[in-house]
Amino acid sequence: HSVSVSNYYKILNYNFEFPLVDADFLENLDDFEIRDDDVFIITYPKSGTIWTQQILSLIYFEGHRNRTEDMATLDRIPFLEYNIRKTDFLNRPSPRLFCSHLPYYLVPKGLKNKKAKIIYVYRNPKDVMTSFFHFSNMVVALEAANDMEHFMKRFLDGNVVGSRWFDHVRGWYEHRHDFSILFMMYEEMKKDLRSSVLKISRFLEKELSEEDVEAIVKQSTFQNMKSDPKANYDEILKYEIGKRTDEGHFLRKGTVGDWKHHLTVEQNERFDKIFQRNMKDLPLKFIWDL
Ligand SMILES: Nc1ncnc2c1ncn2[C@@H]1O[C@H](COP(=O)(O)OS(=O)(=O)O)[C@@H](OP(=O)(O)O)[C@H]1O
Repeated sequence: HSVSVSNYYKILNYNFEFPLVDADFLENLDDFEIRDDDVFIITYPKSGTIWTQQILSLIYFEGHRNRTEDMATLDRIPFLEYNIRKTDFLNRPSPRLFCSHLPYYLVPKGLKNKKAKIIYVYRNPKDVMTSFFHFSNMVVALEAANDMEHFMKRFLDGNVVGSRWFDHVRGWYEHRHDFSILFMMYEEMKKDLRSSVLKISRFLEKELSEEDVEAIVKQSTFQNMKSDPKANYDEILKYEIGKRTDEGHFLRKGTVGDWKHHLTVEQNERFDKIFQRNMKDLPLKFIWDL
């Protein structure tokens, strides 16, 4: 009963989201000119991208912090490889903020000047998989997930947009010295949003007043983002990305440990074995539950 069409576009050994890619642009990504003050948020899908976009947007734009400028986060921080809004990257004022799901070996080589900054956000892969499972059933352009068993197989084999989670995280971690990069963990952000905002702003060398920090934290909680149409992508999802039904949101649950409600004991054990095999020598820490 599972239809085995892959709704992703494999190019450069990486699975891109099919309707959103511009093959010519991707072929020339290597040479995409990087400015010293560019900032990139890089993630594997479903790991906290939109959340970090909101935080960065609030850090950089006073008009966002004090709600005087009404602009969608995606316009302030577009995806590099999925230019949904056809932003003119070359004529954007500096500092340019981008986000991306690219693996380390596909990002523009100018990022290796170590002046432009990268914030890499990672999340425990059981929650990533759970979030991705729901997202796949909601978004028209993605292959529907059927049940978790099917999806888990595809996820672990890397037959999803973003390819293998293990390769993405490992690749970025092992090549961290080639870049100016800060690793942020979704679960730590969840545990202590304020400290996370401070850590990010220090890394970006952005001075913030106590009031600024307060405003940023307040406007980047799950609850606040969920009810803020500029922050939650609901309209972009509906009109530009496309949903299968009216149900569902980009901001679905925003919790740590939701995988417990979706994996059987046996699936969890199988997952753990594969996780161990792929990640045991990596010093990155993970939090599976809060
Ligand atoms: N503020 C805040 N706090 C906590 N969690 C948040 C927040 N904003 C987004 N999210 C959760 O992040 C998940 C979506 O991940 P991404 O934004 O990386 O998705 S995407 O790759 O850009 O499609 C998705 O996770 P799930 O709820 O588990 O599905 C979102 O709910």
